[in-house]
Amino acid sequence: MFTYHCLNPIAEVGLSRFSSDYAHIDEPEKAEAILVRSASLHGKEFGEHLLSIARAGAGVNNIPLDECASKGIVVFNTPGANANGVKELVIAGMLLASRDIIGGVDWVHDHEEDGNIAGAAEKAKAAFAGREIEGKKLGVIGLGAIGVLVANAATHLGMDVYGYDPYVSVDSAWRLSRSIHHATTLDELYKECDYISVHVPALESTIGMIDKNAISLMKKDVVVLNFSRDTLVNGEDMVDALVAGKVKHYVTDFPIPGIAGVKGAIVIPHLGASTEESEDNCAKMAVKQTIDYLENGNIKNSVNYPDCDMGRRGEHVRIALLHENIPNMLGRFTKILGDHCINIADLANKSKGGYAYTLMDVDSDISEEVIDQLRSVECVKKIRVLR
Ligand SMILES: NC(=O)c1ccc[n+]([C@@H]2O[C@H](COP(=O)([O-])OP(=O)(O)OC[C@H]3O[C@@H](n4cnc5c(N)ncnc54)[C@H](O)[C@@H]3O)[C@@H](O)[C@H]2O)c1
Ligand SMILES: O=C(O)CC[C@@H](O)C(=O)O
Repeated sequence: MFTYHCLNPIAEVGLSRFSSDYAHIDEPEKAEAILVRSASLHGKEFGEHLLSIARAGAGVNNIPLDECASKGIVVFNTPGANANGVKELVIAGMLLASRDIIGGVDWVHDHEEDGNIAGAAEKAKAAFAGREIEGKKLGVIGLGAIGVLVANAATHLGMDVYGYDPYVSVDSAWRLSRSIHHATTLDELYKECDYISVHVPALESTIGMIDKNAISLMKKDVVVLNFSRDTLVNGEDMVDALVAGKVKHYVTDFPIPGIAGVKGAIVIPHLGASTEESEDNCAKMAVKQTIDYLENGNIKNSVNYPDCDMGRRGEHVRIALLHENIPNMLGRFTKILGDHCINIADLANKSKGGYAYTLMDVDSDISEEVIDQLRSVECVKKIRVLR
């Protein structure tokens, strides 16, 4: 029996994949698996039984990844599972920033009792006129799951699209429309584009990237869209740029104090992934990865340990070791098993940054003494024996 706890509501279509071998428990500190969306885990205590945290979503800045890795807790996310939901809201954001749909709808709401509302609307509507996005230049920063979809969709709407991503994956490059211009510097993208949409994770290197210096390079009346994380944009600098009329609209999915009331700000309450489809996709992927890790020791889409897949466990006893990525770990593990005449039937050893993972299928069961010896190898973070 495995135990899990959900720190945020997770779609039932995902949770229903847990068999009767799994029990939902109310105490996170006793769970072996945690499922989470945006709840912050920084500064929280982790229970001694915790094996994995699955983020039903893309951004993992709410989870202390290094601390988890050092405690042998594998953190997963669900790449691409909510990308279409975000893409659609970004397109909506561009349209809201181009046509004064919000102002117009508010006007109608305010005049709903007016018996002559149709005639009054014809006189009032000039105040809500806008511009079209066709033919305008869009700069997309970050060409991952979301950025590629936004860039491609914008080309279909007739926009001239510039993409910037020095770390673009081969998969993303294959999916990107050939008509998208490759911006080799951010400065080029800032200077050229009428709309700029940011789709990068919140990292030390990206936090605050849209600041007064970046904004100073942008065109007057630029529209900046941020559906990634609040911290990517310097809030004070953006407010100054809106007040000064340099930025026409700042469309963001992240309310921060003092921005919603500023003229030109269009602030949405983090709705990018709030669609039935995205929530279902994320929940299904998060639960599937959790089950495969708990039952088979396989790791897929981890952000702090390497991916590693030896298939279903079958008849063998499987030993799973999370450890630091340093020389001779494998040599030490295999020596311990050899000294106890335990034959290794299959083995995988993968690394990612400072951490590594070793999976071994062995032909006979192993004793507590052998488990203790493996556990006490220096730099082993966690050992599991799957029988
Ligand atoms: N609003 C929402 O509800 C919502 C939903 C999903 C994701 N997000 C946010 O959007 C971000 C992107 O999501 P995704 O699914 O596209 O992630 P992704 O990992 O598929 O793509 C991120 C891309 O950013 C690129 N990148 C990293 N650093 C960069 C830099 N300095 N300059 C340019 N590119 C850089 C990477 O190479 C990668 O291609 C997430 O990290 C998350 O913070 C928000
Ligand atoms: O779970 C959500 O609603 C938001 C998720 C989103 O911010 C993400 O990074 O995937």
